[in-house]
Amino acid sequence: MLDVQHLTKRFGDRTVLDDVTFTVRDGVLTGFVGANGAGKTTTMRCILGVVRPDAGEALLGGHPIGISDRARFGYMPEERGLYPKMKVHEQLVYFAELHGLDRATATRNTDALLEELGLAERRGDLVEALSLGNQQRAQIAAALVHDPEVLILDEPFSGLDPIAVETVLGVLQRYAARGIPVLYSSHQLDVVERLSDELVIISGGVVKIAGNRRALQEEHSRGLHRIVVADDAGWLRDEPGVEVLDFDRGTALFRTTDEQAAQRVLHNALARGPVEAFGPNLVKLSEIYREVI
Ligand SMILES: Nc1ncnc2c1ncn2[C@@H]1O[C@H](COP(=O)(O)OP(=O)(O)OP(=O)(O)O)[C@@H](O)[C@H]1O
Repeated sequence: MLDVQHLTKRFGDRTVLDDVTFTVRDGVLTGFVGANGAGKTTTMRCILGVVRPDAGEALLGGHPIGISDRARFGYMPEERGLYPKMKVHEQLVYFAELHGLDRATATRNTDALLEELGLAERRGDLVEALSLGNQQRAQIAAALVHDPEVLILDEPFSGLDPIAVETVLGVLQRYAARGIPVLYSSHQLDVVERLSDELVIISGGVVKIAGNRRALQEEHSRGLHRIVVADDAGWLRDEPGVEVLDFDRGTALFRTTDEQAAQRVLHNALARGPVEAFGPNLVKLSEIYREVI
């Protein structure tokens, strides 16, 4: 488990991290979300020891993180760090060996990752000859090739097409399933919504929300329902105890804190004709995000 505790960082007289605290649990992909300049990269650099915080610390398994711990981290930095003039396979084996793996294990890990990430046919290419998306995949492979015990990934999905997002997503889920903490930053809220059980939203260096995504969505969705009827649902506006939030002919989004009122809506809808869908509606992460930042 990775515990980020009370990190504060100032550059000059600007506070860019203010008491940043959250937990990345073992086996869980935790999405780190925030606008440009919110403080995601600085937080990650503090965890990695690349930037020294003015206050606070990161703990691994309850202990301060030392140099030997950091050697077991997999880190994908914002400034991508592959050698452009080195071949993909050679480079990954080299990185794995730098982390102490023997040649056979380094080669085995490299082969498996290139296969998983769809780069096997590019193994002999120079990094600079790869498309940007493939360079990104190779960068992800570089963060994983030494079997890290913690993963910190700065924008691993940026610049990837939808198929590549799925591929990388599968690989990261498999790594998390080994029981390691995985923290990744992303601007793509739809990806975070699909991928992450846990998330942290940061704005202006302050953590606005940290916790379970589903619980968060449920909490923000209280009383939100969606109904789809064959005919026009305009009558819903006159239902007592119901606030219609969005309405498009037969489809309506409404809020009510009274479950009986919701059941009355269903009853009345059925009396008018077929009901195609009815039930509680979870707010999207993007709506929560807009609300809290
Ligand atoms: N070395 C530095 N010196 C001065 N200011 C810095 C330094 N590093 C980061 N900052 C500032 O700290 C703030 C947070 O930056 P950071 O890169 O952590 O944000 P971010 O959330 O990762 O943004 P992005 O999504 O754009 O990568 C920004 O205002 C940035 O300009």
